[in-house]
Amino acid sequence: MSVLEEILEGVRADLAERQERVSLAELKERAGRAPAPRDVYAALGGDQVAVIAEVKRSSPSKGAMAAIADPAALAGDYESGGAHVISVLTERRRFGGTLDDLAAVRAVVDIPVLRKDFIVTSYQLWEARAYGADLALLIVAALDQNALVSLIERAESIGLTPLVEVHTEEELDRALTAGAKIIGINARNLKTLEVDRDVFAKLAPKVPDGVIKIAESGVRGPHDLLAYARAGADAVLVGESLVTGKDPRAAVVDLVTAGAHPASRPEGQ
Ligand SMILES: O=P(O)(O)OC[C@@H](O)[C@@H](O)c1c[nH]c2ccccc12
Repeated sequence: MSVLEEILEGVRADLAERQERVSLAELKERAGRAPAPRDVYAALGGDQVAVIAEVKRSSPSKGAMAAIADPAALAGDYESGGAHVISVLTERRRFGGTLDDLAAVRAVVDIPVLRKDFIVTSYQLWEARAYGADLALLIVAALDQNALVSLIERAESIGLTPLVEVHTEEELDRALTAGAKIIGINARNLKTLEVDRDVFAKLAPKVPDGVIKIAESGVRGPHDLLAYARAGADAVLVGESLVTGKDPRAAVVDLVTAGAHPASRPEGQ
């Protein structure tokens, strides 16, 4: 079994347990009371390279990274450092996240918030909206084409912007065929957990104009942001280097500063 399949098995078990506790009707009612969705395209579509800063406690590749007792405080630091979007991992078993983290972050920041999880059913989209998310991650490798198309449509119909994640050219073709307008190119292969930062530069030229391109994973600092920027990234998604550093807010400031004028930076700095 690949790592992704193992993760999905756990996700489905946790999901079945939540579905027993909370009815879809209850979730829809909570979604109706959630704050209106933020304008994601305004946050990601500017001239700068946008920074998506992630609340991430652990991962299958690195194990425990940071305790993050107060996810809202961390997200507040990211926002005050200039982050454009906050990503909140809500997967419990491997990443140590919860939906309560999402709600806590939503309550303190004004910028858009992404629910980062392994979404396989529309129930999870309703959860995302009910807990205040503006975006939801859809991982092409975890979905067959029919499910991908219907989850994109459902997300949009309930006010969530889908961020569609790919790692190969075939997955990119599937994402574009399904109508994705925001593509995340993950340097990490979720089946093996290997990171290959060159994947972004290989796939980005195949993404049509008008589709937002996000470089995900492996950003250690401004140097990596600038390399992704030169390869065409509209945004970078950063977790580990922020949560394991001494000063997450200062690390975000450095990334945002580099992303503000990426073209004026000489190669390699
Ligand atoms: O911690 P990193 O290397 O900066 O990566 C962040 C983000 O890209 C990564 O958490 C991620 C990308 N796609 C995912 C899908 C599921 C879980 C996690 C992820």
